[in-house]
Amino acid sequence: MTTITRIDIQDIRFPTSRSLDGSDAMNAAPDYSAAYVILHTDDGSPEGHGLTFTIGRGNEIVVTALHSLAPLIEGRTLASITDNMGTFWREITGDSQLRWIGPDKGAIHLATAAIVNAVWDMWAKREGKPVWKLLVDMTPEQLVRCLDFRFVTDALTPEEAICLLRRQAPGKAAREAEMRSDGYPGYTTSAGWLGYSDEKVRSLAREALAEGWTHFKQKIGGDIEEDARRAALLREEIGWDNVLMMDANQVWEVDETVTKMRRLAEFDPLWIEEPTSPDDILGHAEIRHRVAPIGVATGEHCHNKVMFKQFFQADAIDYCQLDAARLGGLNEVILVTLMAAKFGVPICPHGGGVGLCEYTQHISLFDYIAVSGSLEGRVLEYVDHLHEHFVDPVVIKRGRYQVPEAPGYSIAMHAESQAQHRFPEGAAWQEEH
Ligand SMILES: C[C@H](O)[C@@H](O)[C@@H](O)[C@H](O)C(=O)O
Ligand SMILES: [Mg+2]
Repeated sequence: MTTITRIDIQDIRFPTSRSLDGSDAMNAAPDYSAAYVILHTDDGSPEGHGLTFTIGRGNEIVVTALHSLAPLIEGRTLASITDNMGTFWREITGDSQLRWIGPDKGAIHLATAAIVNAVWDMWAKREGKPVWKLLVDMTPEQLVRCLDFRFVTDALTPEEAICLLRRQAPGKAAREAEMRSDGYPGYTTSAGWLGYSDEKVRSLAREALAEGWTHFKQKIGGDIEEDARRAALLREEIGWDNVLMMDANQVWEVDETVTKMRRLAEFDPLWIEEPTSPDDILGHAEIRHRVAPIGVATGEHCHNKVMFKQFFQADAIDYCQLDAARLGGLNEVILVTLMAAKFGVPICPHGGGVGLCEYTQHISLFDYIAVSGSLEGRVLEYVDHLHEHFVDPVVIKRGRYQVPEAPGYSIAMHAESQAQHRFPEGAAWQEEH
């Protein structure tokens, strides 16, 4: 029987602020970072890898939280977890002294995600399947057993979840084959970071167009006329048949959003993402009502299933951008995916970070094959950074994610990359010190 003997916890950071990759109106100079864990076993069976994403300073706080969570996982057998994943999730989020500094939010929840995802990685490797396949091969009853419905049964009960999953069962094999041949549709954010010069935006947009991308996201939220000028520039490059999205990264007030999006409406954006505080559910509902037909998207800072429940109940969003490591790992992600399907909101998971695209491809495939059965309104974010550090990086062809086939959650980083980027001692950081 496999026992998890030890958790290895690392502070890994990439100096992306040097080139302003990932920059936006709220986050001027992020260093893409990972609080990274490896679960070791006693019997030579595969390790489990997991990470949670931060943007630099602050990673050390999540690392400390991981050390506090370690006793909840060390010494447990894999079977004691996988036999009842729902109970495991309740336990790892339920230690009362640690729960006090959440609950289910902030550094402790980010840390939870790294561990929970590492367990899924280990489980999938043990089964010899990529995580998406492990999920789609489960019966509805097995899947529901992985979930903790506490605080959301007014929106979705386990019985309803089973019905939703059963409804999609007949088309599963066909959709799986379709994904293997066509891939999953994506969009690129990489041309539109706020800190990039006009020339860089133009040349990256041209490159992306040549690679087959049809959906492009632009960072906005600075001076509004600057935003408009950049939107015009992007439209010049991508034309009007391709799709443009806009992301303000939380910088506006509710009324201000309405005024500003009226100014930017001439560029025909599909959505305005994170216009205001990520916690302002009713504010998003108000914005949605007033900026239609421009859609409202949010989720990368939505930290738990209860908040997503309320976004759905309040008809506050058109696109659910759940985050694989902001929510408390895959169990909570699955639950939000099911709620989104029930409320008819497409999921477009958040990818702007290190390793997030590696995770989210599994989630969107699972959603399409087993949960929603639909690609309508669904497009998966892609950022073209740091994939070379992963053992099984995402593969994109003509703007579509190719189905990952390697066992696990695709999140293991090369040992060499880990060593080089360990903060502060790794080689990548030496010139800074
Ligand atoms: C700081 C980060 O790069 C964000 O700008 C990024 O996650 C972004 O909001 C996105 O939607 O990808
Ligand atoms: Mg965003």
